[in-house]
Amino acid sequence: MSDLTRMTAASLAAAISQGETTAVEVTQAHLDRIAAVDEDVHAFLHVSGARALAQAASIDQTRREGAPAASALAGVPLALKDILVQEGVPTTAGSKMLQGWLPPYDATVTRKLLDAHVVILGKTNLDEFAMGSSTENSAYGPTRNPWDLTKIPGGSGGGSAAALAAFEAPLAIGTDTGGSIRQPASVTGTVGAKPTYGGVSRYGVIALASSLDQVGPCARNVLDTALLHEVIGGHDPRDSTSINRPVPQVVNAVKKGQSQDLSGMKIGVVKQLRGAGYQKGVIESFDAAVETMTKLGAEIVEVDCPHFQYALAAYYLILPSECSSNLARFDAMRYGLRVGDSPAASAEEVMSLTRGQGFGPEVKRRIILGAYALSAGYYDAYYGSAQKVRTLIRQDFETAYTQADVLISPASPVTAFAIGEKVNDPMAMYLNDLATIPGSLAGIPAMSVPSGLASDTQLPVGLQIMAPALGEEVMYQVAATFEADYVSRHGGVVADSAPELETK
Ligand SMILES: NC(=O)C[C@H](N)C(=O)O
Repeated sequence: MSDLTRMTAASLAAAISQGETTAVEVTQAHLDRIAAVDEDVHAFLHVSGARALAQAASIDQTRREGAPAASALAGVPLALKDILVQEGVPTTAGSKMLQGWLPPYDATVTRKLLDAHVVILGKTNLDEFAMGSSTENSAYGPTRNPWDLTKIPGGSGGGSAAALAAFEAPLAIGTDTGGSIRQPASVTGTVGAKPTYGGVSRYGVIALASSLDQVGPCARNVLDTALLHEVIGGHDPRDSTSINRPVPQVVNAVKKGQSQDLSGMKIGVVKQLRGAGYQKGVIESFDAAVETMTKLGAEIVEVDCPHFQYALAAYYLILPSECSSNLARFDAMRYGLRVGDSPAASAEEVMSLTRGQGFGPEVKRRIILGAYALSAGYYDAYYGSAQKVRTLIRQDFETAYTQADVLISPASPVTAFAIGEKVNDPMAMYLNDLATIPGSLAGIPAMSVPSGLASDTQLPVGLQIMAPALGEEVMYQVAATFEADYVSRHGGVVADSAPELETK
């Protein structure tokens, strides 16, 4: 068997079901890889070695007994972002606040993965409570980009993206509020999809901003992402925002896309997502992607979305408002950290000491901003106005989709930047989500698929593909077509050309 950590999830599942390898062998190979490289990459906050091997052994046993595979990904390992709970496995959300906490239940997505016999290797690093674009806001230290260990892997889901790019796992789960799946995918040369808002259950996901948060699949290629999408998608009675409709048939859509034909498809280039603030190498790669789409038969149209320029401002009122409310539950009374507890201390003192020490600076910044935006007398001016802008952005998308089947833009305005470069400049950090936030505010599905390496930095660039709400199938079809063309020219996906890491 070739190196198991270099194989796709689909080919691993096939090899396991045909008896060419076992879930235990595959899991062990990935645990070995983690042991060899994760000291440098630091994608994982917790590796569940024994648990993963026990799960793999029971999957192999089921297969030996002749039972059909539980899913198209049975026996394949996965890295789980440490903001989804798994019963009995430490879950921190990248915060000191939850250090040592063992959740008493599984998130619905965790449960679906386990039921599908996907092997959960461990929990991946993230910016604290998913606030950030570089994973440097983690209370447990940054993750490093496998393409260049001096660079950030994006955020907040930098751990999941880096685990894929470092061949520590073929599949990963992310969450995306303003870009946390797409931007890390973009800067690590991997694939990440944010489903339509409500497409995947959020039960058991630690909430950041409830009107925006969405769980999604990540992998090194489009087919693996689609296979994972179908495993985790679907209605959940435990999440009242989840959509009660069949899971989109994204695997079939990928198969359609492999024909490398986009004739009849109209692809919209968003005028506002391609100008100032975008790195030269990113724009070049994007323009080449547009040419590729034309070559593949698509008709390119330029679409105008005038309100996108206000998206970042609206997001940074809506998100802090919602997170100041959601994070009120970390009050030292229920779970996690508790500082200054003594018979003489009042509940308010314990609460304030705990929140003062438990939250990092970015989390505090957003809670303060949100509490202010929601306060009496300011609510209409700030939160209310932001909600109105949100409606205008949604209307821009609606108009654009009367002219095009999908919209495209760069997923991230820049390639991976140096660790430390933007930590003291929150505005510079927020600008990383310039291209991803409009889709988040509108609740539409959007994904990042690698478009190659930037000519100026030789680092990965991601192409964002956005579809109308519930339009995952056309989104995946276009992504698969684009990827198939890349593979036909380069002999593999972008992640395959990541540099070798030094192993311990
Ligand atoms: N959570 C996210 O989607 C990340 C985004 N960069 C933020 O800081 O809000």
